[in-house]
This record gives sequence, C-alpha cells and structure tokens, in this order.
Amino acid sequence: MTTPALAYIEGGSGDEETLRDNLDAWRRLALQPRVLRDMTQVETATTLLGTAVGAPVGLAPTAMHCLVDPDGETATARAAAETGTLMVASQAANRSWQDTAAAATDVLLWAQMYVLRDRGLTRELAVRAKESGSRAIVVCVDGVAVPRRARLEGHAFVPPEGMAFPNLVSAAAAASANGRGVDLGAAVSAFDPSVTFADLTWLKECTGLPLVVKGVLHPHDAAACVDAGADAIAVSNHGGRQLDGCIATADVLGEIADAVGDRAEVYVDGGIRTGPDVVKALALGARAAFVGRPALRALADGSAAGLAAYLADLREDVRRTLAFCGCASPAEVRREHVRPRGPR
Ligand SMILES: Cc1cc2nc3c(=O)[nH]c(=O)nc-3n(C[C@H](O)[C@H](O)[C@H](O)COP(=O)(O)O)c2cc1C
Ligand SMILES: CCCCCCC(=O)C(=O)O
Repeated sequence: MTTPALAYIEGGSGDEETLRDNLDAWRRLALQPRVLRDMTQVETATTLLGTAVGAPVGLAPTAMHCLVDPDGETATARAAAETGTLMVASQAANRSWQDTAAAATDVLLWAQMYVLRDRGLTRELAVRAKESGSRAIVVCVDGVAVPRRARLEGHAFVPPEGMAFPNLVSAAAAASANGRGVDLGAAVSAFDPSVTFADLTWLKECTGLPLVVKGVLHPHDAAACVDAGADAIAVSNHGGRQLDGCIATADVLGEIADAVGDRAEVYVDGGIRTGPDVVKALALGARAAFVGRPALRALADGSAAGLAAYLADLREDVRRTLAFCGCASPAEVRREHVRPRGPR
C-alpha cells in the first residue's frame, strides 16, 4: 500500500481527537461480571433486522477495498459469508453491489448510500442495490461537509488511475465508462448537504427495504429518524473522520438507545476492537457493533482468509466475554453489566 493510501485508511479528521477518543471511551468503561450462572453453552448468534448472524458484530461500510486487496469487496464478501457476518457494502466500493452479492452464496449484504444531489440517480442506485440482493439500505448522514484530513495534507490521496466506483454512477455512465473516472472530490461533492429527515421517508419509499440511518450522535435526532421511518440507528462519527472534536460513540450510545427504546434497532461503530468492547456496546443498548479499520487491516494482511480468521477470532472473544459476564447469549447482556471505570 502507498503511504497516502495508508494515511487515508488509518487517519481521522482535524487533530484526530475524536479518532483517539473513540478508542479511549471504550476503555473508560468497565464490565461488571456476574458469576455462578452455568456458562457451559454460550451462544454469540443474534438477528439483525430479522436476519440471523453469527455474532453481534458487523463489517462497517468502508470505501475502496481494492486499495488493500486486488479482489476488493468480493474478497470481503467471501470472508463475511464464511463467518456468518453482516457486510455493509459502501457506495464508494470498487466492486458493484451486484458482484459483491454474487461473490459468495448466502452473504448477508446491506448497501450503504448517501442521498445525492441528483435524486433520480439516488433512487436508481437504491433500486439497483435492492435488485443486487441488499436486504437493507444504510444511509450515511454525516457527509454534509468535507472534512480536513490532517494526515493527507502534504501528500494528497488520489484513488489509483482506473479505479472503478460502480455504485456511484448511473447504469448509462457505467456502461460507457465502466464506472471509472470518479475522483474523490467529485464523488464527495455529489453528496447532498441539504438532506433532511423528510429525505429518509422518501428514500425508504424508493425500495421498501428496511432503512438504517448511520451517523447519528444525538438522542433527539435518533428519535426523529425513527419517526421518519428508520428501522435502525447506527451511532457513528464515521470513525473520527468527519467532525473532529465530536463526542465518542461510547459516550452517547446509552442515551440514544434509551431515546429509541424498542422502536428500532441501535448499532454502534468507532473504536470497537475487542470482544469486551462489543459486550460493553451491547450493555449500553446496541444490538450489534461494527468494525471499520480492523477489517481493512485483516484484509490487507491475509485477503479473504485473513479477514475470516480475524472475524472468527473476534467472535470467540465475544463468546468468552459473554461467559465471563455470566451471559449465555447477547440478549442476556444488561445495562448493569457496564459502569464507568473507577479512578486509576
Ligand atoms: C478507510 C475508510 C473508509 C470509509 N468509508 C466509508 C464509506 O464509504 N461510507 C460510510 O458510511 N462510512 C465509511 N467509513 C466509516 C466506517 O463506516 C465506520 O464508521 C468507521 O470506520 C468505524 O470506526 P473504526 O474504523 O474505528 O472501526 C470509512 C472508514 C474508513 C476507515
Ligand atoms: C470515492 C468517494 C469516497 C467517499 C468517502 C469515503 C468515506 O466515507 C471515508 O471516510 O473516506
């Protein structure tokens, strides 16, 4: 990988305060185990929007998997299918949602999208995602301004020549240019900063698929998303890549879960690295936690097999953490299993 590509993947925005705080915030929480509960059988499986998955862990949408593996998102899909992991495939992927879905039998795929300035194209892409086999649309709503990415200053990251972005272009453009020729700036400027809650209702009507709203950090916004038709809320600050200095996801997850109640599922991402992080997220009210950079690192290190091994390892870490906490399944995790860490 080139230095700019690595900086693009690993970096955050501004001074990377939020990037660091996402990690630290999980460390500021402590699990409080319960004992003597017969942990002979501990199950990690759960459901996400009604579909069975092997663990309460998913792959967050990340752009351009061809930066780390020549097969790009199709390699990711093979690892996801092998481990029963939900994959959210980015709109800025290098392989189409259709090719990603076709890469492995039974891969559970959700398509991540932005609301574009061109609403006709937005609808066309949403319908294409559905026809490709995506079982939900994940709309990312934190793309209303262009972040300053400090690590990229001095060596601007430009996607390699000829890199394809098939989920960002109309069928007509894809046919004529094979989805090529989209540069990062042009793609980002296609995202519509005028997006509002009413667009959620519209986007859901475009496909009738369940709608997940990703990038929510305030309980009132979460409740308003649900009022507008969201089936799930993904508490996310984009891995500290958008607004630097904003709240860490672990610090707001509980409030958002309380605001949403049982009206929608709640997910979280940002700094999730270990089984204990996942179980802390469950305790705060998440139904699943998602990983971004760790999955890209695993893919870079060992392609589909490396990513599958990483996901299996994380699942085992979740299983052992559940056992230590006295929980025979994700559903048994309660708020009382987590508390602020005491002074060191
Ligand atoms: C290289 C990279 C690319 C990303 N691309 C997207 C994207 O295309 N769409 C999106 O909604 N989020 C994107 N994200 C944000 C992730 O979905 C997720 O919110 C974040 O990575 C979680 O934090 P973590 O990396 O600490 O696990 C990207 C993150 C990274 C690191
Ligand atoms: C080619 C378009 C790039 C979209 C932005 C990807 C992203 O969300 C990121 O954090 O980077």
